[in-house]
Parts: sequence; structure tokens; C-alpha cells
Amino acid sequence: MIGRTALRSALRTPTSARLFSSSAASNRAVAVLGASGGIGQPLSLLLKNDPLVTQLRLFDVRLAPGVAADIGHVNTPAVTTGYSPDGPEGGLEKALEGAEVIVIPAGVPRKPGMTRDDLFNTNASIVRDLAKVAAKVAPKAHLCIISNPVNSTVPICREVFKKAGVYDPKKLYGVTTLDVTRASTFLSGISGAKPSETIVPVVGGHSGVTIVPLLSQAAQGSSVQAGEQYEKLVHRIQFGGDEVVKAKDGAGSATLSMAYAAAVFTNSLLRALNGEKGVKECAYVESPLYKDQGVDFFATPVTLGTDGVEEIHPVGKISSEEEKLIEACVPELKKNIEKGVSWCAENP
Ligand SMILES: NC(=O)c1ccc[n+]([C@@H]2O[C@H](COP(=O)([O-])OP(=O)(O)OC[C@H]3O[C@@H](n4cnc5c(N)ncnc54)[C@H](O)[C@@H]3O)[C@@H](O)[C@H]2O)c1
Ligand SMILES: O=C(O)C[C@H](O)C(=O)O
Repeated sequence: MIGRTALRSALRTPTSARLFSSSAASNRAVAVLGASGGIGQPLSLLLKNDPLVTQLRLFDVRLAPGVAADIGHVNTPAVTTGYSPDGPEGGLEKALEGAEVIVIPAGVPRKPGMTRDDLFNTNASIVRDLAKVAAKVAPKAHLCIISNPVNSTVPICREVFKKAGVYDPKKLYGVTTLDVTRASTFLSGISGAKPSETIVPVVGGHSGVTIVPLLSQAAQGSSVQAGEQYEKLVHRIQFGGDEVVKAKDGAGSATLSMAYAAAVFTNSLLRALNGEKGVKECAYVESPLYKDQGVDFFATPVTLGTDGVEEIHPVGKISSEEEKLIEACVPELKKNIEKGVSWCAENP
């Protein structure tokens, strides 16, 4: 039987070095907007367990003080406060005061038969309104966008921040870590290698054909045979979200794996902000790589530093199959980005 001390230490010991890697402690205030939702709750719990988070501000239009009261009883250092629009703690503005990292999973999820773009009409205004307050109260914060359609909601945030005169392209990220997580899981299921050692860069955007896994760059990529096995794996990575939506049968989309992925991304960002060198994650950021084709945002591996995006890495050497995947990705991504930008112009 495990003793109390051993149990306590096991509970505190990272189960995944990747998830809970830490570096020098600093004061870091992280806000989660949409904190009571399917992603927001487990994400907030994981962030409460991240030693780099010193203040955790949870905002939602419902239930956030309750979620914060619950999570606040976990005996880790992050001071946790819940904020609702008309609560005594103050609303969104109060939640964002002094926030350095803002993670946004607010918005509606898909149901079977829907595309992520079908969420645009509802989520565009939710994200725009949250971004407006962030631009006013925490203009220097790093903004990590989870709300779908990410391909469009990230450009919407850029437009809001530009209009407020506070846009810094180094501090705006679409969180695509779940695609990388899935690619690692699915490829390791085939190769037999440990998932933690199976690193697959995933580039492009975050929906269907805009998700481009670069299996040729993974050490285990050669364990996948060209042809049907390769195509099935690519399809599974590109449409992994649909797999979960179907399995949940009307009750939403990926929440737990997304919370994990966002916690990984946030921890990487915090480590970089704290001065750790060489922290790299794939993220959907404003990028020069495909701008000549009208695509302002593109996910590739990005080195993070004390000011956010430090270096955007190119796609690198890819196979002819991957070239075709990028050819399919670019026009779709362009459409999604333009949709966000023009909607913002019409709905400032
Ligand atoms: N980027 C990704 O890889 C990824 C993965 C999974 C889900 N998502 C997206 O994340 C979003 C959230 O998914 P979910 O499953 O958590 O949904 P959910 O419905 O369970 O939770 C959303 C939460 O947002 C809150 N909310 C709505 N409007 C708000 C506002 N104006 N301010 C603050 N909070 C508000 C709701 O009250 C709710 O608690 C969806 O758009 C989904 O498509 C993205
Ligand atoms: O599929 C969805 O709608 C949610 C998310 O984008 C995902 O990839 O799981």
C-alpha cells in the first residue's frame, strides 16, 4: 500500500514531464475566459497544478466563482479567483487586470454534422467582445485562442487589437497543440514508440484539410507505409476532432484532450516568458511564410521567448505527399482568414 507521504508526492509529481516542466519561478497571472465550460474546467484544474502559474483568474458568463471555489481548494500555490459579469469580485475587466497570459476557450462547440466554420456566427462575436476588453485592460498580455473556428477567430483578435492600436504579432497564438498531440498519439500507436518520443510537426491551420501533419519529419514516420496506411493516418489526424464529436453524440467536442493540450502550450509559453531557452511549439501565428499567397496566419513550429514568438520556423523539407497537402490547405486557410477579417470590418 502506498503511504501518505508517497501518495502526496505522487499526486504532486508530474505524470508527464512535458505537461509540468518548470523553470525559474516568476509571478505569472493567467486568465481563462470560458472557464466553466467543457474545456475551461479541466484546463483550469491543470493550470492550478502548474507550478509556474501564480495567479489563476477564471471568467465565464456562468458558474466561474463556483469553479474557482472548487479548484481553489487544491493545495498548489496558484491563487485562484472566479469572476462573473455581475459578481462581487468584479467582471471581465477585473479578471484581466494584470493578466499576462489569457487563454480563451469561450464559445459553442460542434455537434455531429457541423463544421468548425458553422460555429463562426456565434463564436466570432464572443471572441471579438472578449478581445476588445483584453485590448483595453491587458494590451500587453499573450492571447491564446482555442475558440473555433481558430482559423478565423485568431485573425478577428488581430483586427480588434489593431483597431485599439495595441497589436503585437508576437503575442497572438491560435492553439493547435491538440493536432500535434493527436499526431503523436496516432503515429505512436502504429510505430510502437513512446508517444513522448514521437514528435510530429503539424502545420497550416486547425480544421480539416488545413491541418497538415509532417510525418516525414518524425523519426517514426517511416513506420507508416505509403498508400492506404499513410492516407488513413493523415485523415485521422486531420479529422480527429470529428471522431470525438461523433463519439460524444451531440454532447460537444474534445474537451479533456484539449484541456491537456492547452495546458501543455501554456506551460511552454510560461517557461519561455521566464527565460528558458529553446522552447518550441507549433502554433497558428501571423507568419511571413505564405503571405505572398494571401495567407497571413500559418502554424509551424515556433520558438518562444521572453516576448512571445521569437522565431517562426519554415516548413522545412517535406515529401511530395505533404506538398500536395499544403496545396490543399493554403486556399482554404486564405478563405477562413479573409472571412474573419471582413466580418470584423463589418462588425467592429
Ligand atoms: N483549438 C482547438 O483545438 C479546440 C479543441 C476543442 C474545442 N475547441 C473549441 O473550444 C470552444 C469551447 O468548447 P467547449 O467544449 O469548452 O464548449 P462549452 O460549451 O462546454 O464551454 C464554453 C464555455 O464558454 C462560456 N462562454 C460563452 N460565451 C462566453 C463569453 N462571452 N464570455 C465568457 N465565457 C463565455 C460558456 O458559458 C461555457 O462555459 C468551442 O468553440 C470549440 O469548438 C477548440
Ligand atoms: O473538432 C472540434 O470541433 C473541436 C476541436 O477543434 C478539435 O479538433 O477537437
